[in-house]
Amino acid sequence: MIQAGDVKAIYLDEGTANPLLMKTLSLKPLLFEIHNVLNAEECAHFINVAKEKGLQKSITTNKRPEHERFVLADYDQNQELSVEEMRWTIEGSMDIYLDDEDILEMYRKTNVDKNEDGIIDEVELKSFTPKHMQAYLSDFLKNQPEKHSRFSEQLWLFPRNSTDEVFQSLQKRISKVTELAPEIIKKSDFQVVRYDKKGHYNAHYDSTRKSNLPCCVEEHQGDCRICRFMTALAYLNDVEEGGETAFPVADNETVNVGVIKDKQLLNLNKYCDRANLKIKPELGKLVIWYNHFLDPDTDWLGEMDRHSIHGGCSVTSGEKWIANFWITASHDKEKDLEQMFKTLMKDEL
Ligand SMILES: O=C(O)CCC(=O)C(=O)O
Ligand SMILES: [Fe+2]
Repeated sequence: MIQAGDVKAIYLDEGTANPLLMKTLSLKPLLFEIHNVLNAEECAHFINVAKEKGLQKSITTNKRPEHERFVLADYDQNQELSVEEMRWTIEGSMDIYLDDEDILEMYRKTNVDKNEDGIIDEVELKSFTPKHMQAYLSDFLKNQPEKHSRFSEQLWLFPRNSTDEVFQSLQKRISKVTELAPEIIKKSDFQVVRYDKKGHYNAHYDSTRKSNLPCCVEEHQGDCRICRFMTALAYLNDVEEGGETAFPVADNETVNVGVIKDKQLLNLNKYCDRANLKIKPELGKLVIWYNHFLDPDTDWLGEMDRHSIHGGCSVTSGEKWIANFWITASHDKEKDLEQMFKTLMKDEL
């Protein structure tokens, strides 16, 4: 039976004296860390290629149409908004994570809470306009961009169309440590991400739950679902302080959405210390985890593991560079295998 703390030796090449050591960090989700998968030169190569090509501000997607985006979270339906409900309203509608102090300051500056009791009551709600608040928050974000759920820059790299030896060699290593065929690994791209001071990424899922959407892809595309069976994340530098990868509910018995909300566990800009598991970024280290279970019937992509929720804590000093590598699969094993077979034939020609 596998346990947290277990260590397995992986020999990349036959006859090498120094194996990689793969340590199990949690079972829910199933998660491993391996030091020294990349050396300093290889990490610098990734960073230099990314710098040369140029990174762009990371964005998070909100699929709701503009006019439906602002929804008051009056969960107890008492026709007024508590500070907590206002926090949920702003998180859900605008992807901005405020603490209670920020909200009270917003009330003072916009004068929406006229009687200053911290509650937006029925009368105050009548004169409340989302547009007004949105304008205030856009301005607020200019000075505090870290209040967004994600604050970083990124760039996609496409090893499929490249002869870059470092990329190819990392693909080989990922294939070796995951014990997945190179044809599966080769389908994926790399995403390089840079976080500056205060940079972070609030807790999220890398994949999505089973739905009726007709297709499964690695990155947002039309009406497809994102299906990332596994995540492999490589740290490309040592971070002076902060920037851990956090799994707020790792190895909890169950995943309770109410608790996540109440304890503000998604907000890794502020409450990283509340996470059950934090992984220190260290140059060359790779962490890999399963975002999905295996389907017991097909032995292929199964339901998503809700324990896999994770994110990047705030960098408090220095900068942080990572490379994400998502291993994708769909629920249709036959189709996936057929496609992989085609890739294999093309490569051999
Ligand atoms: O920066 C990290 O440690 C986590 C990044 C992450 O979860 C992502 O890019 O999807
Ligand atoms: Fe992620």
